[in-house]
Amino acid sequence: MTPVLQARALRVNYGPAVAVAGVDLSIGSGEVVGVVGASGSGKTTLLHCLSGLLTADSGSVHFRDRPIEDMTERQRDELRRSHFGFVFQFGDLVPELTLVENVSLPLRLQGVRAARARERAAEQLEALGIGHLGPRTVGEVSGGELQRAAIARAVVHRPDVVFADEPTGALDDRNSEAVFELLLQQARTNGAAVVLVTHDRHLAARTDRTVVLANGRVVGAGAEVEAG
Ligand SMILES: Nc1ncnc2c1ncn2[C@@H]1O[C@H](COP(=O)(O)OP(=O)(O)OP(=O)(O)O)[C@@H](O)[C@H]1O
Repeated sequence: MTPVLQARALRVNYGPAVAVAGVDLSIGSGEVVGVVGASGSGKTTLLHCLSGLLTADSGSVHFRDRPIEDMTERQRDELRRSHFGFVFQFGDLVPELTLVENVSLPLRLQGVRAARARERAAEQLEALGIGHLGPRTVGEVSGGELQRAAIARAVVHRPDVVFADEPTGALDDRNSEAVFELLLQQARTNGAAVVLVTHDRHLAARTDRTVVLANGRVVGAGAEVEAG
């Protein structure tokens, strides 16, 4: 099966510092991959390369059979909009908008009409147990509710890959667990692959596969994480 994402010999330098030092990584359709490693090991930089937010200094990233680095900025924007979803640590929703408006955005950017986009956004919020919060703005909900809305926004347009960077990092253990479960459930329902950057080894251990980074290199996978 063709992987949905494939990185080969990826390398990113920041001046003399090497953030990603030659990473090969293949992610299958619908596969949930945890990326763990110490602070500064290159997790976020790797995620940015895989999602086309950052172009590596060398190496390549293919989305299906298309090399991302050969795309124009416009094609990369289009790729992110149509095929990728993003969840960040603090949700990163637009503060002035309501939750339903925020979740409508990816659909609106794809040209879905406003009324239909709102309807689908409302259904997606409902699926995450926060349908009743649709009319509230970002400042009027709790951290856990905000992360649920962020997941709704990341999956509402049925992306092929959801990139999640510490999506539960700002939550307490119980909320963190619940939000993580929802992310997995939504991704699995939609057949999306997930690339999850996390410090939380318990969460990472529940992904299909874990990749351990140290100093910008892949140094292990799977069982070593649980043992570590
Ligand atoms: N914009 C930048 N300019 C210079 N150096 C950077 C920049 N972004 C990251 N780095 C460096 O690259 C290395 C990898 O950073 P990265 O953020 O990818 O690590 P991380 O594993 O995600 O860390 P954390 O868990 O603390 O978020 C670090 O040494 C960091 O200091």
